Formats: sequence, structure tokens, C-alpha cells
Amino acid sequence: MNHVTCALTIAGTDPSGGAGIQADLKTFQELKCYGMSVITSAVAQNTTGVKDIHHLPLDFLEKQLQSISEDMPVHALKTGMIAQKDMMKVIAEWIPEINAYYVMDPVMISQSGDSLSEEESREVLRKQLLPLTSLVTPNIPEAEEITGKRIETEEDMKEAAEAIVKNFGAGAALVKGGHRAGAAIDYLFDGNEIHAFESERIQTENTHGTGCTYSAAITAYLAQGLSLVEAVKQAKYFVTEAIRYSFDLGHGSGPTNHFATREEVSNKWI
Ligand SMILES: Nc1ncnc2c1ncn2[C@@H]1O[C@H](COP(=O)(O)OP(=O)(O)OP(=O)(O)O)[C@@H](O)[C@H]1O
Ligand SMILES: Cc1ncc(CO)c(N)n1
Repeated sequence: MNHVTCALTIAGTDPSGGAGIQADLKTFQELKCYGMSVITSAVAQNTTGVKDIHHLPLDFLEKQLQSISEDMPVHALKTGMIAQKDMMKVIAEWIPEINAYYVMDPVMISQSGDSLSEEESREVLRKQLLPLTSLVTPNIPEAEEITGKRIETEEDMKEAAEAIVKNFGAGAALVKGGHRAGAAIDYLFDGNEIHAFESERIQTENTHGTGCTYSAAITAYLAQGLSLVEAVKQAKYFVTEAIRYSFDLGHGSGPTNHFATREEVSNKWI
């Protein structure tokens, strides 16, 4: 029997292909996982911003989830945009049925500054979803929202990562420094200690979907059996190269390049 590693994303869409479900599936494919997807909201967006959002009905979300659990293996799953609290509740009830790693990207606001989650969903995210996670990957504004504390220094980032695990029950927390100046440093608290993952800051506007790509890569590596620290390390490399060789496409913040770690590609597409 052949063995295939299966990864699932539960998220919103991006027709322009750089973020959301589309970024997740491209990442899974590139990292040699069989990719599956459950859509929460269809988002009319591109590199310049969000035009409109259509939330799928709750019973349809449930049917998509059932379609997976009654038929398909899942070795690891990630969630991205889950805009509404009732969607979160449905997903929080479903996740324990699946014996898989769970990586949460707590998407709240898009790169272009548009809101992708309703204010009232935050409490459900904290109380019902966070305790189910193997890992949560907030950027700084998201970590501030979860902990209710301002994050200014690197020390604050580490404290936030620790608080998200100790006070909110996440399995582990990776606070990402993409929104700061200077080197791009992320801090992981794995329940025992802090680990730092650092890369140089790449001078580019093309960072549409970086968070989606990063969490999808971590999910793929966990699905393949890498340890948490090794999965984050490899995923950090993947997203850094995807930013380095990002595409100058669209009129706004262009998409990352999911082929970038292929040797033949990074030599060709600069
Ligand atoms: N210009 C950059 N150069 C190098 N690394 C970067 C840059 N911008 C972001 N990163 C890295 O990319 C990863 C994604 O982090 P980021 O903080 O941008 O996520 P995010 O805000 O959730 O993304 P999104 O814009 O998709 O919502 C992190 O590892 C971060 O350090
Ligand atoms: C659907 C979706 N999820 C996440 C993000 C954040 O980049 C986005 N722009 N769109």
C-alpha cells in the first residue's frame, strides 16, 4: 500500500491566489502533501484589498467537514480565516473527532488592513479553539488581541508566546515578527522553552499571504512527522525564500512564490 501524507486547511479564499486556501494548497503540494480544503468564507480580494465577503452557511460548513471525516485521513490540519463565532463553534466541535496536529493561524486583519473576523468571535477563539491547538501562529497585532497586552519589544513577544500557552491553553505559540522593523524574528514557546527563528528582512512589498504560507508549511511538515521545532525551522526557510523570490504581480502587495525552494526556480526567477 502506498503511503501519502494528508493535510487539510479550513480557511477563506483568495481568487488572486496568494493567500487563504489557495496559498495553503499550493504550499501543501510543494511540500509533497496531499492537500484538502474546507471553505469558511468566499472572499472577493486581490493584492490590493478585499471587495466583499460571502460567508458560507453553517450547515454547509458542517457538511464539508463531514465529507472529510467520513472518508479521508488527516495527518495535520490548519485553520486560517474563520470569521464568525458560530463557525468557530462548529469547527471546535469537529476537530476532536480527528486525531491530527492542529495549527491555528488566528487570521483577524488582512495585509491590506481589511477585517477578516468579527469582533465577537474573539472570545470563542480564545476559549474553544485555542485549547485544541498543537500550535497557534499569531502576528503581533493578533498576539496583542489574544493576550490583551501591548507588544513592543522582543521580550514582550516572548512573554506573549508563553502567556498564550500558559493562560489560554494553546499547545504551543509562535509569535511572528513580520510587522516589526529589523530582522524578521519569530519566537516559539513550546510549553518548556523559547526558541528563536530568525531571517534577514527582505526589502519587498510582496508579502501578501506570508502568514498563510508559513502556517501551511508548518502543517505540512508536522503531517510528515517532523518535530515541532524542526517543522517551524523548515517552514521559516520555506516562507523566507517564498518572500525573497516573490512575484511582482498585481497592483498591490504581490504574492509569495511557492516554488522558491526548488533549486531550478530560485536560479531562474529573480
Ligand atoms: N519582509 C520580510 N522579510 C523576511 N521575512 C518576513 C518579511 N515579512 C514577514 N516575514 C516573515 O514571514 C512570516 C510571516 O509573518 P507575518 O508576521 O508577515 O505574518 P502575518 O502578518 O500573519 O501574514 P499575513 O500578511 O499573511 O497576514 C514570519 O516568519 C515573518 O517573520
Ligand atoms: C482568505 C484569507 N485568509 C487570510 C488572509 C491574510 O493574509 C487573507 N488575505 N485572506
